[in-house]
Amino acid sequence: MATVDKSTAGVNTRQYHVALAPGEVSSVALLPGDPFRVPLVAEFLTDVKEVAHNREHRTMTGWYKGRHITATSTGMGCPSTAIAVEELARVGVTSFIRVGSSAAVQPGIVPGDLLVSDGSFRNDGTTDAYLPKGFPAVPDLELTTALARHSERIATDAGTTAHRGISVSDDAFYAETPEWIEQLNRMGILNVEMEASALFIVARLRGLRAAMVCACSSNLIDGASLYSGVKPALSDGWMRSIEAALETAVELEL
Ligand SMILES: O=P(O)(O)O[C@H]1O[C@H](CO)[C@@H](O)[C@H]1O
Ligand SMILES: O=c1cc[nH]c(=O)[nH]1
Repeated sequence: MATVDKSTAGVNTRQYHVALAPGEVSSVALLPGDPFRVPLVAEFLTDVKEVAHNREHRTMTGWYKGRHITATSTGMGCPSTAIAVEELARVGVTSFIRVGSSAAVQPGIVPGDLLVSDGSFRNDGTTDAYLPKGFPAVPDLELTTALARHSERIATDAGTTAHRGISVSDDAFYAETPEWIEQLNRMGILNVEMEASALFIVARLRGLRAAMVCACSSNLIDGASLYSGVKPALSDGWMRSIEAALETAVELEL
């Protein structure tokens, strides 16, 4: 049998899902979930190019304060995020900063606040295919420290707040029951989103660096819902999260 070894197949060629080849990306990538948020990253950049758009993975590149920057959308959830990180690494990306949206599960956090992850509770299925559940999904600590500092400064300057703590990656947006939300709150989890576990686990396993800052879209404890007119606050939060990620890339020369 001529079994394909996916750990080496396609390395250094144009990638099957993200449709990128070596030489088309920088060493650092910002990762929003939504392809329509990639142009928000591009608003901060000069000499912008749309390099690829295949399925949910849209990629633009450009320059920010002398650093070459890539932005690629992951799509929603851990499966497509793991694919994006694996393929981006195969064409030369070594550092990843997710700029996401996320719901808070602690009181007092409002839409537009920034949420920096110190680690992800792996409530997803994808990362189980990589490592046993007991293995922690942790971001790169130097990257996270810088990202938290820039988030704090940028949020404060805008009259908002940056928070830091453990996030959870769920697989099933509409299966999050009130009981589950209460449990997360009692565990001291800061926020819920759907991609960080895959990002942190794949990055650790492949010797890459990763971190995450999200804009708060809603508060599932306080009842501030993303379905009831918080969109401008969320958009402002996305821009602040992107700026914090870009400043981190400049400071650490990623
Ligand atoms: O806005 P993004 O970055 O996609 O993040 C969040 O939004 C989606 C759910 O609405 C999930 O992908 C979740 O993680
Ligand atoms: O409830 C929510 C809100 C944003 N993102 C999530 O993953 N869940």
